[in-house]
Amino acid sequence: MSQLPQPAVLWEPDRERRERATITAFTRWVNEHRAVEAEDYDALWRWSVTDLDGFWSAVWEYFGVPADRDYDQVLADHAMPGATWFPGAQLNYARAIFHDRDDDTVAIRHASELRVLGEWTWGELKRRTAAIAAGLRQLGVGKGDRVVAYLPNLVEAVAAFYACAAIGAVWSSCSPDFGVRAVTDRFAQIEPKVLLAVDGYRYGGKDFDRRDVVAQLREQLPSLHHTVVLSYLQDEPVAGALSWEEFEAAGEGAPLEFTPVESDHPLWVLYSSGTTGLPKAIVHGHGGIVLEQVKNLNLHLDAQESDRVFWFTTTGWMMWNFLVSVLLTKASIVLYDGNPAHPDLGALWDLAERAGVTIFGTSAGFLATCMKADLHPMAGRDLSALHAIGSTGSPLSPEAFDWCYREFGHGLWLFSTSGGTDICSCLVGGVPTLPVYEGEIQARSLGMAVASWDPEGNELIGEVGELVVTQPAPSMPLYFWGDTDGERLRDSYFAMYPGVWRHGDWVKITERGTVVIYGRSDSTINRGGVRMGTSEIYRSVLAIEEVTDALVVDVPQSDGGSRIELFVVLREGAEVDDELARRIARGIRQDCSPRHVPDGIRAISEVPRTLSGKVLEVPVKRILMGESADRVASRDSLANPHALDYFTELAAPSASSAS
Ligand SMILES: CC(=O)CC(=O)O
Repeated sequence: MSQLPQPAVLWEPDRERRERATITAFTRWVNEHRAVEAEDYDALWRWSVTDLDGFWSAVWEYFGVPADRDYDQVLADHAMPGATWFPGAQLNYARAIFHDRDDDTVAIRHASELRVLGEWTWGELKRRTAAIAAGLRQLGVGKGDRVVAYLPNLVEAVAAFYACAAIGAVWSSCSPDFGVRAVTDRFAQIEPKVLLAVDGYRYGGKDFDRRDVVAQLREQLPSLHHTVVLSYLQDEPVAGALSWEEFEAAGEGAPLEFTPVESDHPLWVLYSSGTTGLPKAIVHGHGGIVLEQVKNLNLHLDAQESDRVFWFTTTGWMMWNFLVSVLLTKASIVLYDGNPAHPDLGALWDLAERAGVTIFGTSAGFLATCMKADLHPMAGRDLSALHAIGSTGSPLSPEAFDWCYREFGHGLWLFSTSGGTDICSCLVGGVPTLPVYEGEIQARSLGMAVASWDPEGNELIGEVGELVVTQPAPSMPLYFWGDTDGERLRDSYFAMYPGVWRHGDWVKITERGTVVIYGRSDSTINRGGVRMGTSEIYRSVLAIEEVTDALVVDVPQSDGGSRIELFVVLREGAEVDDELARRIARGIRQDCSPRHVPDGIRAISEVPRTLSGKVLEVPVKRILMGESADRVASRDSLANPHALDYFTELAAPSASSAS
């Protein structure tokens, strides 16, 4: 066990901060109402992952989750996969969102590159959600039907999602910067009945007309009965599609009704890409998401009535689902659609000032960019309402922690958090009553039995190992859409340690209970939280005539960021010149997303493969991170072991400093 010096404490909640945290009141309540004596967070966490029934029933009861019928049991089956949560319950996510609201209070503040800051009260949100729900019903959408959205992070998208949930339909969204193939690879799997789309958007001051993409989606999604298009960029109708105005007008004046559904009725489908095959279509249920988000957003984010919570996200990242779930608490939310660095890096900080943001969420990459640009967000802005900054998407470097505290002072609660699409929440993250140590995540989340394991399944403290979850949690996937025998789900999380969830991150749990994440232990390319499988990138790159084979890796850098390195095998006579590099980048931008354009492209003579033909992505990534080839791969199992030599040379200090 390593005994490294303790990192600096950057924030320590004072007595007043601890007293006003919801987790403090919750802890007192469970001490009184459950057989537990939790004197500190560590004791509370240990109880929460040992007495699952006690903990999750406490969350349900303490936060008064509204239900049409109570559950018969908290957890009927503890086995993973297959755990069954809250059987017997009848509830609805949207009912929990709209429960006990004051029509005149602001629910959502929103802005974009095309729209100035506006706000919707709860009354407005309810009216628009009801109209969309009625509009969907009129289009023949009912319980279990899929509605897909190719929409930016606009207030209409939020209302449309709540409307879908209210009628028991299943929601799924992609951000409009995704190309046709990335979208059809996702949406076609779930055979949607209705597509809600945008005609275009503005990003970085440039207009992107998406009408041709929408037309192609309509062609390539044969299950679609209707398409509704929101005129957001231009004011022209789209042939053959219903306009958003007509669609909402058809349902105008309808009451907002909630279809009671079982706890495991699908709420949404999120996507996560692996190395082979189509992106995994991850299905989460109403009950599991309501309970997990009520816990996470009240106890960890500590979202309270006076809070205005902003998180920079698109509709293609699970942080959107997280953000819209903040309305399960008493706080309001702030949306933004556009380039966070346009017209300059002050854009989001300006929004924070104008919208009175109190909790500002972003990616570690954005904070690192602000730091590198030597930005001073407080200069010339009144950010006095801001009391917390949240960071996710990738590990936040110690330098970025220091930058935040230098810029915002030691009154700020800065928390880094990590989890992801698979559970649509945080496995580890912020706790408002614990100190913040430089470069570290504060703790494991309540109800998440997170540990670091070695390959033999021994628990590690103070050492890097595989991040595992040893007990079921309510927001784990119900199943993957189309994975009828559950094989892909078992393969994705339970192949390494049967019966135990292996998340695919490298993690260290310290002696103090804090957490450090060291990046993906698999080869998924994660950019600002948006995961793209290497297979998707290969499909794009291999469509280029000169490219015969390829390997792509996302290599963590010492500053907390990462570089996407693409290696291509080329036809004889071809070379990676500017023109080819541009074509490759354009292809990836269109087929996948602009975020996944490589930082470097190099020609290689052979892609290293196992005897069964699998590309050696993780070993190559580890070599580029400085490990020796012999440690990361057994040469006997490789078809062409010599192909690793190139990467060893590239990783040598002289080579990398030259590149
Ligand atoms: C909470 C998260 O884990 C976000 C992400 O990295 O995708």
